[in-house]
Amino acid sequence: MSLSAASLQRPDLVERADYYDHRTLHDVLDADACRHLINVVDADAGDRTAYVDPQGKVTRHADVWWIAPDAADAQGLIQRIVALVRQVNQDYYGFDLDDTQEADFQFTRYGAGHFYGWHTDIGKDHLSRRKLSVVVQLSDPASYVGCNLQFHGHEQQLELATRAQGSVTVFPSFRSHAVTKLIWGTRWSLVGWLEGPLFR
Ligand SMILES: O=C(O)CCC(=O)C(=O)O
Ligand SMILES: [Fe+2]
Repeated sequence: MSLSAASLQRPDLVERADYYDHRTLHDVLDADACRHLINVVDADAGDRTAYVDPQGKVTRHADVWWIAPDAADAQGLIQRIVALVRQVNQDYYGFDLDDTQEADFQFTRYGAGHFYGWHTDIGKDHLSRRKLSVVVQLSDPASYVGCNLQFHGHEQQLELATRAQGSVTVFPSFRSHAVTKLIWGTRWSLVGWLEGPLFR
């Protein structure tokens, strides 16, 4: 943290070097837990998502599943992850979060050619309350090529998220990010959002 000239008059106007960073939580789940989560999903019943922009360009292509509220042990694992992310929020971001929010998590499966173009997770309507995004890497990184989660730095430089199985990446939902095209294999991720009152 540093004090700018403005913050001499307004002590709340501190500057933060790490405010915009993504954070990595290593080894949150072991390989068995990751496989267990993938098996919760009915592999044939996912929604094919293809987002197309007004120019007709595909901006996202993957299969997604919302996690069923009755998937009890999966919900237990997710509660553990949410508790860790709340701690990260206390330690780094300090965003106002909704303490009573039900976990809002989605499985994504990327096959050959699937990707997710540059986007932010915050948006209008029900996306406007998103504060923190959470990505759990469920697949062994040796089981797929490509499909890297990456971020735009402040000056467009690229930063890569970890590919390690069972690790969790946390970032502010206003950060621009993308998933590069999957070249070979299959990648599963579990993506969630912690919400709160609108930024002010
Ligand atoms: O699959 C990922 O790594 C990230 C997906 C994503 O950005 C999203 O669902 O908003
Ligand atoms: Fe995203």
